[in-house]
Amino acid sequence: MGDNVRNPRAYQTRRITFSACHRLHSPYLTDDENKEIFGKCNHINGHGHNYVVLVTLFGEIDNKTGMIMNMTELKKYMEEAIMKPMDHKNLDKDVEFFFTRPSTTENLTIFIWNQMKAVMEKPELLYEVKVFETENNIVKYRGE
Ligand SMILES: Nc1nc2c(c(=O)[nH]1)N=C([C@H](O)[C@H](O)COP(=O)(O)OP(=O)(O)OP(=O)(O)O)CN2
Ligand SMILES: [Zn+2]
Repeated sequence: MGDNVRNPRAYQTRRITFSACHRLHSPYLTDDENKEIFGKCNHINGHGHNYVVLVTLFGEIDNKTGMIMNMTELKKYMEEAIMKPMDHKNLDKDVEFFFTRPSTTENLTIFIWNQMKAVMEKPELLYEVKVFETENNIVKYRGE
């Protein structure tokens, strides 16, 4: 293919899992409001999840390597951006981002998005972050 012809583009996804505990509690609500809104998830001693994270890139398939990004490279970025700050941690006490906002899955996707953008050499390739808090509770974020 010539230099001016765009290569086919595709979506590339890598999955990782990490374990963490948290408590749903908003500093912007009273204790009673927190209890009312978050129910059992507001329990003072918290609870844990085995989070599953899917990070998806969207970009051109390089015609020489046949890859958008080497999965090994993506794995390194995800370890740095996701595992290092959150695996086996208390999200509310160990991760500064959650000192000022509740550790909902929605906010988790935004944190992961920001972290990935900060470590990737080509951040423009990041397309979607999808987090499974449980098998049934799933949030995805595309930087909108
Ligand atoms: N919009 C959101 N709502 C809730 C979130 C969230 O992140 N975003 N998170 C929670 C809790 O963290 C909680 O741990 C969820 O637990 P649970 O409701 O028990 O989830 P399950 O899907 O495993 O349980 P079911 O048996 O399917 O009810 C709450 N809300
Ligand atoms: Zn929870």
